Amino acid sequence: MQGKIIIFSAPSGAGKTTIVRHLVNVLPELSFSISACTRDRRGRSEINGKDYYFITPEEFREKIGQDEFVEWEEVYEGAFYGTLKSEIERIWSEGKHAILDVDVKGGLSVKNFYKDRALSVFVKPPSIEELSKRLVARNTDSASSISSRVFKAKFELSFEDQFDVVIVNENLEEAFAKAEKLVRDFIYPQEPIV
Ligand SMILES: Nc1ncnc2c1ncn2[C@@H]1O[C@H](COP(=O)(O)OP(=O)(O)OP(=O)(O)O)[C@@H](O)[C@H]1O
Ligand SMILES: Nc1nc2c(ncn2[C@@H]2O[C@H](COP(=O)(O)O)[C@@H](O)[C@H]2O)c(=O)[nH]1
Repeated sequence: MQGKIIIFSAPSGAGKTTIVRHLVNVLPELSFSISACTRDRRGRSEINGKDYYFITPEEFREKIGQDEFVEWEEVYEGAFYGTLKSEIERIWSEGKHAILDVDVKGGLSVKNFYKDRALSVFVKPPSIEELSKRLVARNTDSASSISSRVFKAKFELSFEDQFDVVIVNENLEEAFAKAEKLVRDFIYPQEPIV
């Protein structure tokens, strides 16, 4: 089996993590690609080696120097995130396809790196107002962090055309169904009937 990559990118709050978690639960062929990141762990709700590999900025710089990343970004001021080549290799060596939850620039870089072996999906919120409401309701970020995420979202929305597919996440059940179909069609392509 040739391992593939499924990339989910979106402005913060659009719902990509919710969709990716659902896909990992319903499709055992998929394995979540755990990114390296330099931000602090959110209390007990996050586990090192499950949600992220939490590393220091020095360790992150060392990995950049040793060319260990497919891509990396300073997603928010002072917070670095990166997709590790070793993580993708680990998933493929286990006979699974890698599913990624990365920011918009990172998603485009991963697609460019793996080309046809990758499917890039842009998750779009129904509106900026709804995105903002979701971030407030999620209750994980400060007011200033929410306003910088919403500000950045307006810019990120201009990249949707560069992705293979766009899913508008208005009704969550519909978004789950569309995402499931897209992923199944990508990992099990139909042979053309001759
Ligand atoms: N269709 C939806 N309708 C209403 N709420 C939703 C919908 N989809 C996701 N949510 C909620 O919106 C919030 C943001 O979703 P999620 O954390 O998945 O976003 P995200 O794009 O991964 O954000 P980040 O990049 O910050 O991790 C969560 O509280 C989630 O439960
Ligand atoms: N470019 C990358 N972006 C990544 C990666 N891993 C996660 N992310 C994105 O960062 C933000 C913030 O996440 P949070 O957990 O701090 O709320 C989110 O948009 C993720 O998609 C990565 O390896 N590269």
